[in-house]
Amino acid sequence: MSRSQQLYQQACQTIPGGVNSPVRAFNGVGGTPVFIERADGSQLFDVDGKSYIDYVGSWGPMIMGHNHPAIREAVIDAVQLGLSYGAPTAAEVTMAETIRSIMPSMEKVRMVNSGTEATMSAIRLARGYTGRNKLLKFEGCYHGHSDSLLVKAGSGMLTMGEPTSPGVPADLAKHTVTVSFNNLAEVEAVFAECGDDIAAIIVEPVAGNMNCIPPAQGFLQGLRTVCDKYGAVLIFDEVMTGFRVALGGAQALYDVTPDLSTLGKIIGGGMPVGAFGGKAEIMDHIAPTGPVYQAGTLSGNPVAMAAGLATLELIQDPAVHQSIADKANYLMTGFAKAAQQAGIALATVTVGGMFGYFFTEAEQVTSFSQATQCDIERFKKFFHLMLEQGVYLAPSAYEAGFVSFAHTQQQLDDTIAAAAQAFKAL
Ligand SMILES: Cc1ncc(COP(=O)(O)O)c(C=O)c1O
Ligand SMILES: NCC(=O)CCC(=O)O
Repeated sequence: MSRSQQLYQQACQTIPGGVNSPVRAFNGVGGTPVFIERADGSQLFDVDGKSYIDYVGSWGPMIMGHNHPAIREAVIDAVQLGLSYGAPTAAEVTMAETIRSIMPSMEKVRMVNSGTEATMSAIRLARGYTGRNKLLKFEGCYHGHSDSLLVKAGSGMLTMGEPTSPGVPADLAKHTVTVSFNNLAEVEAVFAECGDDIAAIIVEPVAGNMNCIPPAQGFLQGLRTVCDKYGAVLIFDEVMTGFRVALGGAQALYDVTPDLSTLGKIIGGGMPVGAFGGKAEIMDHIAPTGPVYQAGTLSGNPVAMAAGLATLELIQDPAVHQSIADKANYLMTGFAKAAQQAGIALATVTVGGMFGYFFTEAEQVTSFSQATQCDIERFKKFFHLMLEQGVYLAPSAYEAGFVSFAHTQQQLDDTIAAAAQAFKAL
């Protein structure tokens, strides 16, 4: 038995499913997870001494690669000054100003500890601000695990067989209306029926929790128009896409301005951080300025702010986003060519430093139903063939992939060569 397998068995005795977050458990691909000892640049090193080229990047934060010296140094410097104060710091002001300078729609920003907290707080604010209860979300979009948003959710929920979690009271879930991503007509129909009761639309502007599905032409703008017409709050959940599909996120890439945005992953540089923000007029409804309560013992934690600020400083070099977009594109072009040569039907997509590949005859995947009709058995086999060859891809067909600034040309070529072998063996 490998050390990873031993640790997994041991973990299962005291940790549910052996993991602290379900998607790590390999339920979506079978087998047992690899336990990691350390990571550097674009590589993971497991407890058995094997290395992997990593395309998960801690599920998004590691845009500069693992263990980046500038981020590590910033964290070490911050640690010397104490771990947490429960009182405001200059770093939090710098963080809010930095976020606003990169994403001007975030006129005011509140820091939290995860993407889940960011979206949970944003929808509470939208409900408190509008005095309405209903939310509109899209099937297959994942916004973290708060009750109102675990309804027909993506990511790990899609591999569980039941996309709405038990434990979410039906009385609460009934306020979350779900419609099809990229289908504006469905959105308009729901609003025509009960638009005056809808507090907010929340959307992943590029869906990254049902594989990777870009917004159809005009879809995001259409959501903006509907929200304006009915006085609903438009929330872009940019936890994944923020600083990833472009420096300014999907709102910059597609030139659509939401009322509120949620952030996570990259703004923490690998530390547990999230944020929500947007129009000052709405944000001022949050306590202590306004009545909508939201709080956090460790929110704006100085060590986390240091990691996040160091990351945001590095990624403001335009070379970073050019590089990750080029690398993602090179990788997916290589996958597509290798698949074609092996006679395997594959659709690929990239948006900035985010990518997706689908085992399907379709040329493009634009909807949740198409994404879930792909050949999952083929994906599972492919995943393991790649893992054996030292390539660590997301262990589920319903996750986007990520490249970092640290990936080298050689690693991309090695990954494509491994994929070519895998496609031939499918
Ligand atoms: C779009 C999106 N929103 C929210 C979340 C939740 O973030 P976290 O896992 O940090 O709670 C995630 C990822 O998990 C995500 O991809
Ligand atoms: N795309 C899915 C995630 O980023 C979530 C990771 C997790 O829940 O562990």
